[in-house]
Amino acid sequence: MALLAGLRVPARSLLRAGARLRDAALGRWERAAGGGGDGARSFGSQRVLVEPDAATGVAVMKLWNPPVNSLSLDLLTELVISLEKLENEKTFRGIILTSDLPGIFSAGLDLTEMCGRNPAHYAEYWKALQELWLRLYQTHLVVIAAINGASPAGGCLLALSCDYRVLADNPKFIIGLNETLLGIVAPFWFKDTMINTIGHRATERALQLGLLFRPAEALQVGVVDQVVPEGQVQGAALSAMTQWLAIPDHARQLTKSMMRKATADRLLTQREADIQNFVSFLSRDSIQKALQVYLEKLRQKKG
Ligand SMILES: CCCC/C=C\CC(=O)SCCNC(=O)CCNC(=O)[C@H](O)C(C)(C)COP(=O)(O)OP(=O)(O)OC[C@H]1O[C@@H](n2cnc3c(N)ncnc32)[C@H](O)[C@@H]1OP(=O)(O)O
Repeated sequence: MALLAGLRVPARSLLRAGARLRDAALGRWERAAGGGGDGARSFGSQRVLVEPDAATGVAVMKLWNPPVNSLSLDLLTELVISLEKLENEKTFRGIILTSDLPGIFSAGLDLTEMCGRNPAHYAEYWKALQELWLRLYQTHLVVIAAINGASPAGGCLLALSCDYRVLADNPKFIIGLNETLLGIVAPFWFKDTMINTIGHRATERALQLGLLFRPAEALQVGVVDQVVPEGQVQGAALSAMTQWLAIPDHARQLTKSMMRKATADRLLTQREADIQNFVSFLSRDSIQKALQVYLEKLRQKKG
């Protein structure tokens, strides 16, 4: 709780009010001055700020969906649009994906999109998530995750879909695919993405136990490539980017495609079935109950 003019106001309400004010002030991130170097203007949408630097060919993409950057339908859609825009600009070769919210990279899928809605909504939501993953996983751009906060479940998937991961060293910044803890199952393409990063055995253990790794463990198991002191994440990500961009684009891009195509194709060939699976799984009473109990626990946590 925070004290405001003698009233006891929950700190989170203040954060939200501040967030709304900032949103209004920035007018959907259209800043006249622009944040990028070399005269490039910041662009983006309400929930995704893109700071392009035309001189280096690197854009910093910041997630901003308070309170926890959950992957709502809107955020997923805005991310796909921003990514597509950068892919279509010849100037850009790399993206640093990070969060504009203190202490949170992304809380993963938005549980409110998965609870108490109708099957058509679940289908639309899942399709949007597939779309983002397919684009991020296969983009010809170098994408480096500067993970400056907690990154469970879908947040971890986002990071795993990048080419390289730098995590800030704070024990609260946990990362992993913890779906089983919620009584749900990580889809095969989440599992495949993790296997491609840390191998089969480590993934099996992580997925069955729903492990959320602290920075040192995440580094040890290979979920992240580098752990750096808080405050140095973006700098470290930019340094890593220099190394990745020193490689001729065509060779690196063909290699990336060669490494990732089979995994992406596996989803592409059964996209519709995957949506139907998700919808029928989510429509079960037992799953709805489990998700509601989990969401309720999250809401009561602060009480
Ligand atoms: C077949 C199905 C396949 C599904 C595949 C993927 C699964 C997912 O991605 S499901 C999402 C899994 N995510 C999680 O388990 C993370 C849950 N959240 C947390 O652990 C914490 O919120 C977190 C560590 C991210 C941040 O902690 P705090 O800073 O302490 O914040 P609070 O916990 O107090 O949360 C604030 C506020 O946000 C709401 N919240 C949190 N996570 C989500 C979410 N994923 N979706 C929607 N809303 C979320 C939380 O309920 C609080 O709300 P209010 O009480 O209304 O303020």
